[in-house]
Amino acid sequence: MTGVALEAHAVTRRFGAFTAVDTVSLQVSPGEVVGLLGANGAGKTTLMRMLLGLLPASEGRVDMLGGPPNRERRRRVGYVPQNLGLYRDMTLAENLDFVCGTYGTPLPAVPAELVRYADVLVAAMPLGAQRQAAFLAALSHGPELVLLDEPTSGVDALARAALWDTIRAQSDAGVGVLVTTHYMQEAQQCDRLLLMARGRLVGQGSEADLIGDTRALAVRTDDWAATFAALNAAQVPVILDGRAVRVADTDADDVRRILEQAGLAATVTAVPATIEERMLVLARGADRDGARSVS
Ligand SMILES: Nc1ncnc2c1ncn2[C@@H]1O[C@H](COP(=O)(O)OP(=O)(O)OP(=O)(O)O)[C@@H](O)[C@H]1O
Repeated sequence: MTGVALEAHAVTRRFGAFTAVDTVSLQVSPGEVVGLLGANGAGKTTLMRMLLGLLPASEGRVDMLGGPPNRERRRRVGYVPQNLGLYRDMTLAENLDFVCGTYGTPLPAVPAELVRYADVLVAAMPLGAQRQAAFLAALSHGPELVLLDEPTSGVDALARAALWDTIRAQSDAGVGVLVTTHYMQEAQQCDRLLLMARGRLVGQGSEADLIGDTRALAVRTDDWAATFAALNAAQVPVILDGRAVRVADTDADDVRRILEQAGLAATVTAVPATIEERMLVLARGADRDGARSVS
């Protein structure tokens, strides 16, 4: 298809006085993989459900495959929800039968890695295989648009790479893909990124666009736990990556002073910032701006 596959115009969703999604506009074009990044609770799932028409928007409008999202248009969409959307008390083969029966499409070829699970209850399959099965079911009817809600959550690196191969194959075939994740490393797999914090879209573009001139510091220390605690207590945007302590968007002298006052020895070095650090800076900005204030 040509044009825009999915478009949201200033969509907002309130639950009572709480604003879960706040005036978000976005577009997904055919053949494009758009990553929707955000911490837990940022509003990604709520937004995705509104985009699909599964949850009414409080305000704003969605165009999906050329019109408002309805049952007819949803038939042309592949959706993998966070809970995978498979019947856990049915086997893989039964799930595929059911989905293909519903869409009136032929059964898909089951990839070699999944064949052994054909007669296994979904609940008894390993999580990586469950996720792969959910992809197979969601893509079996040849959708024009695919929405994936944290599709690689909880799977190992190998299974994650295989799932991303499947996502890329879809976009190569001209399908527009919107994928949510809170794994910042997955940002590199996307053509374009949208960053959400506290219900708002706080940035968009390529990974390099988003990182922009954000600065970061690597803090080398023998006592990573105390170092992290001291910086966190000083309300510095600090990240613990394994045992590596990193700080975003802060002056090196300020970090040195905080650690000196806490009696901690450390070396502080400027390093290129990561998307996760940029995300942290933007999320703190959204906090300061009072996003999600009661309407
Ligand atoms: N039905 C509901 N009623 C009230 N609050 C809700 C409802 N659904 C979601 N929320 C709230 O809206 C906010 C956004 O939730 P949402 O699930 O969209 O976030 P998310 O970014 O998808 O997070 P996660 O990565 O944990 O799935 C959260 O604070 C959540 O508690």
